[in-house]
Amino acid sequence: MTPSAGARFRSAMKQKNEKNQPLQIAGAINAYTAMMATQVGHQALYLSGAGVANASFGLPDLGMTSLDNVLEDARRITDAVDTPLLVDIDTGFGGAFNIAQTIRKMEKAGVAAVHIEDQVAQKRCGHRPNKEIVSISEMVDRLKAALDAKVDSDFVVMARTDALSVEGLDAAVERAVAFQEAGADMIFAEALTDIEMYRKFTDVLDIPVLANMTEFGQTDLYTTEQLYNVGVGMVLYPLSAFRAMNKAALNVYQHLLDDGTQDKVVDTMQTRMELYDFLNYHEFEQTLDKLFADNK
Ligand SMILES: C[C@](O)(C(=O)O)[C@H](CC(=O)O)C(=O)O
Ligand SMILES: [Mg+2]
Repeated sequence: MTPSAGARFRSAMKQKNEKNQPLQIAGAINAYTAMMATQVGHQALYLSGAGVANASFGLPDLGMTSLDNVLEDARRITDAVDTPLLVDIDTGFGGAFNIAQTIRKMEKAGVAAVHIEDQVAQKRCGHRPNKEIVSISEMVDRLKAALDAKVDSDFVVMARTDALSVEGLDAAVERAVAFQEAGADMIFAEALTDIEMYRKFTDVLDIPVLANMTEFGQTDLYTTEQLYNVGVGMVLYPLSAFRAMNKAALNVYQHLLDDGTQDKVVDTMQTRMELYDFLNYHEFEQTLDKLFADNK
């Protein structure tokens, strides 16, 4: 039997951590980028909540997307690759029963792991000001609902705390400990402003800690080595490729208008052959040729 998505995620992490490296989790906003990330060797992928909102709906990351919106994008990725996928479920998409449903549907969609956060339902990006958080007990209730809904015990429920900017470091660490006690499989310590802060979490926790290396936010961009040295088990790059794709696309759009030709930007493009290689296009074509050879 092939191991479950959750089991594959856990085993990727174990293998990396045994080599004294945190597991890198690369953001992929769609099926094709998930294929590219996988084929260059990434062992874990991420579907960003901000990515779904921004890329699929043209919306800001303010809790406006639904479970079904995120599920659809997640399913497209898990259909295209076997690489274990961590999905951002924001605050879980509702109360206890909704959270349970979120977990069941994510599991059925072949997702390996989710992270659920302690912001109020009217959430914001973790790196923006004026966040509000729910009480520890309300977040523990969210976690209990999520954990209880797991079918595969290897499915990962990661608890994210956004508490640092609201209540300070000690309170954020206290929350992480409470979430571990409630049974969370892993902790996402969001928007830390100093690398030593990770150590405060990893020193007191037994479960793995994730560091979010999102660009242009509250956290400096530390290397995997720096993060491993403060005990971090996973490093997330939620929107790195997306941001680069956007800048490249904008440059093309601008040049089309300015120059009346794409001449100056063709060499910034992935070629047809490169695209087809990642898609395994030629094998599909050969299948087609074989299938319909008799008709010729
Ligand atoms: C990780 C995150 O939750 C996401 O949705 O990708 C965002 C990333 C970002 O906005 O840079 C967050 O950190 O809140
Ligand atoms: Mg998010």
